Formats: sequence, structure tokens, C-alpha cells
Amino acid sequence: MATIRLHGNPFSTATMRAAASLHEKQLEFEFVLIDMKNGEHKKEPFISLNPFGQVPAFEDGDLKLFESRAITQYIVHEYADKGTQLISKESKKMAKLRLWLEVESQHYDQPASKLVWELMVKPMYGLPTDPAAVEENEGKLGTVLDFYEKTLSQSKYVAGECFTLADLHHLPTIHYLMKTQSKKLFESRPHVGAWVADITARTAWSKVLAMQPLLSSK
Ligand SMILES: N[C@@H](CCC(=O)N[C@@H](CS)C(=O)NCC(=O)O)C(=O)O
Repeated sequence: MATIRLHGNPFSTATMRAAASLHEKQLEFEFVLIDMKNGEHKKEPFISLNPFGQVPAFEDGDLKLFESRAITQYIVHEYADKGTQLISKESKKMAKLRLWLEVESQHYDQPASKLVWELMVKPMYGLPTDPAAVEENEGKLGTVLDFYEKTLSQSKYVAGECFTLADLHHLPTIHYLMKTQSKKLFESRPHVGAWVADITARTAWSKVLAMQPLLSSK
């Protein structure tokens, strides 16, 4: 098998998303650390892998990809017979799964990522949090999570009774938001809270988090 390489930073949500799919699929891969503090993501050789200068980038033999959700989709299709089955062969189940991949990227991710920025990243860099942005995005995320609560009262995972790629895509932002005041948005909705507890307890996810202290010296 050709060497799989994931280029990124272990603290980046998009890198964590791609890494989670590799660990769920029990694939061996080489992690190439991109030192973002020194702007390695804006220079060669990384910029040839992602012209937009954002982590992660990915290689599998002669295939080169960027955009974390495109990377995970490739991994789950190419390695469908390995590790956790994260997609479905049934077209109706797959349609629902695709719908939830869209819900995550088009409705959930924007307020969730803004809250991660305001409540986790800005304080780390000594920048002031904007309370108005927090209030606005907590409101937006709460509305989105009301729909999740309804869905998760009818099925264990967002796209049905099995953990899928649609659940996995949420993990990085949930991980950071559960360390902030915004965790109340998840915990105050009982089915959402149970889903968060379930998906964050996965072995593959603990392997993603284990990449952080090991590589945090750079
Ligand atoms: N949509 C992209 C987003 C990638 C992204 O925003 N990466 C961040 C780290 S999580 C980054 O590289 N930020 C540095 C920058 O934009 O200059 C993906 O999912 O891969």
C-alpha cells in the first residue's frame, strides 16, 4: 500500500477531522507536522499541496487532496472494507447521511467554529473575546441544536442507528466547545448531551487527541 501522509497541525480542527477518519479506518499514516507559528502553511513545500495555505493536506500515493471533508470522504470510500463502516451501501441511508454531512458543514460549523475562535483561540493568543459575537453565535448554534435534539430523540446518531462520517465531522468543534461556556448548549439538550458523550468516547477519537501532547512542542 502507498504511504498515506497527513500534513497538518494536531490542534487544528480540520486536521483533527481528517485524522479521526484515518484512525476510525485503522489506517497507518505518516503525520507531517506543519509549524503554523512559523507560517509553514503559507510557504513551499506546503503551498503546493494546498494553494489556499490552510491545513490539512493529504497524500495517498499520487493522489493529493486538501479540504478536510473531501479528505474524509475519499478515505471512507477508498478504504470502505477497513475499520469502522462510516458510510452505507444503501442509497436511502446514504442520502440521509449526505444530508447530515451538509447540515454539519452548512448550518452547524459556522457558528460552532466562530465560538471556538472567540472562546478558545483568541484567549490563547491574548486577544479579547467579543461578547456580542459570542451571544450571536450561541443563539445561532442553539437554534441548530434544537433540530439535533429532535433528530437524536428519534435515532442514536444523526443519520440513523449507527455512528457515521456525519457524526465524526462534528467531533473537533465539539471537543473544543465542551471546554468553554458554550458546553451548556449541548448539555442542556439531553439527547444532544448523550450523543456528545457517546461520540467523544470513541477509541479512534482518543487517538486523535493523543497526537496533541506528543507534537505540541512545535
Ligand atoms: N475548509 C477547510 C478549512 C481549513 C482551515 O480553516 N484550516 C485552519 C486550521 S483549522 C488553517 O489552516 N488556518 C490558517 C489560515 O487560514 O491561515 C478544511 O476543512 O480543510
